[in-house]
Amino acid sequence: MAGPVIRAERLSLRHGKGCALCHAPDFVAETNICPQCGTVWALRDVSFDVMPGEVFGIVGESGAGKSTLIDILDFARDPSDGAILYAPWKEGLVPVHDATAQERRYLRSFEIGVVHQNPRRNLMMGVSAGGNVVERMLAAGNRHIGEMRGVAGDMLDHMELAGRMDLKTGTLSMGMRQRVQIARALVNSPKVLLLDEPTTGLDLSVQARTLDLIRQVHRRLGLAIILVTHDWSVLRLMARRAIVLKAGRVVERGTVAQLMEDPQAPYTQLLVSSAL
Ligand SMILES: Nc1ncnc2c1ncn2[C@@H]1O[C@H](COP(=O)(O)OP(=O)(O)OP(=O)(O)O)[C@@H](O)[C@H]1O
Repeated sequence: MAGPVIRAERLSLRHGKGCALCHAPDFVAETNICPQCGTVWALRDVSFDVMPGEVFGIVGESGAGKSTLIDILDFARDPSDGAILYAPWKEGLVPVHDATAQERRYLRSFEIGVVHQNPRRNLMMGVSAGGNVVERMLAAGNRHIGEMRGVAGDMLDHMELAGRMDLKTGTLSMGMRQRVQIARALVNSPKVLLLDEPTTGLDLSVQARTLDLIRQVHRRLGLAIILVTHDWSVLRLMARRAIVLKAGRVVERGTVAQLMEDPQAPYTQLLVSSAL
């Protein structure tokens, strides 16, 4: 079997310098805040592999570090320690911190697409749905307007947004905005899609339809998806393997079936039982 498409290797991100106590390798705390120096460890020693074509889940409650992790995977911020290694970029797994600014731009434009919980992070509300999709193609160096409009139209059709191409994004419903984000994220055929709570806050029927569209995309394109969620029903529907994050640390990892049916860590047991 081919090797991983992404590897997160002992990723940590701290807000603050830390001190001798919290830098110690065996430091454990109930929260992500060092009791001595007040440094917040948004992530601590997080490691995982994502295989090509797999949907990999990251589950945790608010504040667990999920968005921080997505921002690191999307190169919006660098980890304090540890490394992200990507395979699509060159032969084999290569640490991203070795990449030049130009290579990072390439990775962000072509290899990785991201869908944020808040569409405003990715979309310009005063610009049309099609314009938001075309803008990503422009950023990737495409200059043929007619061709880009055609591709954007096809992407929006796939996302059940036919006829909405020229409407301002700000006039669309939340569910539609999420689908514009997905079209935008996919338009340059990335090998990895990062989904940060893509259906949180949507009505249940809209949520189900959006997840269904993501599943269709996954089947059609076979790309790897990293799905961040706090919702076990979404996780069960979409992902095969997952990690459970608590206060920035991985407390358990396994198949979603095992995590839900036979959770080992007390924290996972609590999360699963409260979701039932
Ligand atoms: N600038 C900052 N300074 C100090 N602590 C921060 C800062 N930014 C984030 N944090 C803390 O880092 C931790 C992880 O934040 P993060 O936003 O990644 O969590 P999350 O799991 O995505 O939660 P949510 O779903 O609520 O956004 C939280 O405890 C948060 O309070």
